[in-house]
Amino acid sequence: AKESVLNVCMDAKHHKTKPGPEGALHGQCAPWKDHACCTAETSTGAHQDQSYLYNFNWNHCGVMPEKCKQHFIQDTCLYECSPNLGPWIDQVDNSWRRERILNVPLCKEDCDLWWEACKDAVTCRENWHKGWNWTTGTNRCPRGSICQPFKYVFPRPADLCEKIWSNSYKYTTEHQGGGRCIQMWFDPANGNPNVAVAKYYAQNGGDASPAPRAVLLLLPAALLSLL
Ligand SMILES: Nc1nc(=O)c2nc(CNc3ccc(C(=O)N[C@@H](CCC(=O)O)C(=O)O)cc3)cnc2[nH]1
Repeated sequence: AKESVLNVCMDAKHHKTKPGPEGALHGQCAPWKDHACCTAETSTGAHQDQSYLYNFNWNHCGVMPEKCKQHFIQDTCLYECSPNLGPWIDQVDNSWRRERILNVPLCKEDCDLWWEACKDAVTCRENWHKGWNWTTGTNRCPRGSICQPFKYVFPRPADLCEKIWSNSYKYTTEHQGGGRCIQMWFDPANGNPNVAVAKYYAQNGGDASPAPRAVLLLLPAALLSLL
């Protein structure tokens, strides 16, 4: 198993260099307090509108409904605090981070509930990482874009979860508790379920589908056997 991808923090804007206990983490980030990549300060920022984290404005097309915002807060907590995303860390040369997460297999429930809570919220962009007007110091809709309900911008839950953060997540049909998908939401009373998920993918490859491995390893062997 690739032990090196277990218990790590990505090299990004606010992450600690390695995971460790935090006496307390704020609100929805509390489940990660025993072993976290975020500081208490970052966890507080995760709950604020236009926080110092990214100066990101959730309310760029009018006020985001509270029930929807809760899912964005939970996404921020997972992104900033989780020490179990190592199998999906990828090098990048963004101005603001050296590493990102790519294709994290998100549990079906986490994505479906996020979409359901946000389907009537409004936005002007499909990819929230890029293309904003930052001239005022916070993101505003670029000229020529239009504000539309999420359900038109992201017709299916997979569109939301995959596209909004440039494929940080991969939509899956795997269920919470099955050990094959990462949970944004979990009850820490039963431990962090993502520990076992990271272990599984560290062994079996960060890609959820076996197809690329089969092509790389089995197909050349099959062709050689023909000679
Ligand atoms: N799951 C998840 N994955 C993420 O990658 C993630 N990233 C953020 C960070 N969000 C953002 C959003 C916009 C910009 C930004 O400055 N965008 C500029 C381009 C900057 C650049 O690439 O140089 C823009 O054009 O709008 C930075 C960070 C928050 N939650 C996340 N959640």
